[in-house]
Amino acid sequence: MTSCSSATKQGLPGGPAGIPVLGAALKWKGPETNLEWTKEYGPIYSVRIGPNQLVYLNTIELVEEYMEKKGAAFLGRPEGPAAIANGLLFGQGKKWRENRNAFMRAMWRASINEPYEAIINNEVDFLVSQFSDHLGSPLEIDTLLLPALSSRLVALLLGEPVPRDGEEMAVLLQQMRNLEEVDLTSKSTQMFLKVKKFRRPLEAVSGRTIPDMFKMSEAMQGLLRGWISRRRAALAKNGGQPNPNALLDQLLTSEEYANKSEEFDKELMQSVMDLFNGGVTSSLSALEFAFLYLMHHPEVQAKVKTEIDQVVAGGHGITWANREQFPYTQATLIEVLRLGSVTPSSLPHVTTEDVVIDEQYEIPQDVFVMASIYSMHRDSRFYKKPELFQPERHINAEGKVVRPRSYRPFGVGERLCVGYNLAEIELFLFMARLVSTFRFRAEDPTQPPPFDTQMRVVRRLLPFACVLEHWQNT
Ligand code: HEM
Repeated sequence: MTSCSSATKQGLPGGPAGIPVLGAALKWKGPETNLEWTKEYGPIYSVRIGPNQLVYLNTIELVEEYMEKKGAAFLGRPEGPAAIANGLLFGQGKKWRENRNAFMRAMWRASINEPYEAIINNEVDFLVSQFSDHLGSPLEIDTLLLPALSSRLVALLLGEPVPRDGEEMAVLLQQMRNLEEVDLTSKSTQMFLKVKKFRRPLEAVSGRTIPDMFKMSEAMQGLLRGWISRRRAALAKNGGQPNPNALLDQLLTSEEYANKSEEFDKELMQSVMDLFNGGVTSSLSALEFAFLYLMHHPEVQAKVKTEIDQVVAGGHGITWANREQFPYTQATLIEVLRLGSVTPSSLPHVTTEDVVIDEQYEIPQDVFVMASIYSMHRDSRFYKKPELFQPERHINAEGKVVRPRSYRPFGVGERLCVGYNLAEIELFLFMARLVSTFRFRAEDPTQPPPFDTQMRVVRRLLPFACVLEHWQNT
């Protein structure tokens, strides 16, 4: 048991009351509700949502002390939806750790690799040409960003892109679009995941479509089997020498997966599926927030553009290595990830043993513990007027970028996002290049689209359109 106690212990912390079966589910309208509960109940509360008892840690102090410093007791996860093996997102124990070690090493190598930037730049070049076809008229940019973000992950895995108009991309995009519809917080989805045959009746009762995640997983497995055997054949042809630009080669030759049983192929497949599940809509959502904030704040957009132009006219030649020359652009992204909070409660961590928090609250094993990123990102002790979009708050007196202590867009502790490094690089390159090329504005500049959101796999803005213009025409 992880503990430290002298005060009287009192079981789970208090929190919002609920009703039988549903708990407080009907009161929860999104992460805004968690913020209200934080204001009402303080740094820690517990709440039952359906069958699950959730404990929310709402301050960076509690998160650091328990989920980070004493993190081992909080490393569990709930069962993964339609999982074929442990994988990365929902695995736990020894297999998860092996998967994670292999992926962290391979991803780290990829992130310091110039070819990854080349992959991103290739996607951005294509986006620029596509955006240019829509100048002056309203465009829902997510329709073009989703293929770009899917394609960059395939190129990272295989060391080269697959044809954008080929069958493989068509299958992948279909699955990524289906995934966009998945709402893991919905009760019907959770029931369907427990009992497959309930899907149709649940759809009839709820009046909502429930994406068939089992079918999606099968389609992804088909694709991945093909890619894994393609890279195995290439490896055999090269005398076992991995292509340094192909993440799959790095993984297939790693001690965790090389010469292992079929079980490990399943682990590899689930983990790669998790890269797509965890790494496409999250980055997409972050970029959508970025462009919507810039539409609301044309003065910020102009400042980013000016900063870039002063170093590299037209945005060509921006690299992650020279990011220090673009502090305002970096600060803008930090502010986007802070307020956007695309994963507002991170992913659930589950206690692997009984723990005591704050010397008084007893949390039994198998309880969901949530890091309340949304509340932490709006903590007025760390952010003056937290609701305001102010990139300059992340630049210190010396003009250097500072990441606030209460800032955890990529999660907490040892379960920190596997792709955070890649995500930071690509968000920076996508935003910098696109803003240096186009001005993003609302159709009616006096009334930009609202920040209305919905919870899907991550927090998403409702679809919105923007108008793109070349700067010289504005
Ligand atoms: C803006 C972009 C992204 C955000 C905000 C984000 C956020 C997160 C968060 C909050 C977690 C949970 C951490 C925790 O449990 O405390 C997570 C986990 C994960 N993310 Fe990301 N992520 C992003 C991009 C990516 C990308 C690009 C990839 C891969 C290509 C990725 C792959 C994963 C995986 C595999 C996990 C599971 C880690 C584990 O449980 O061990 N993510 N991410």
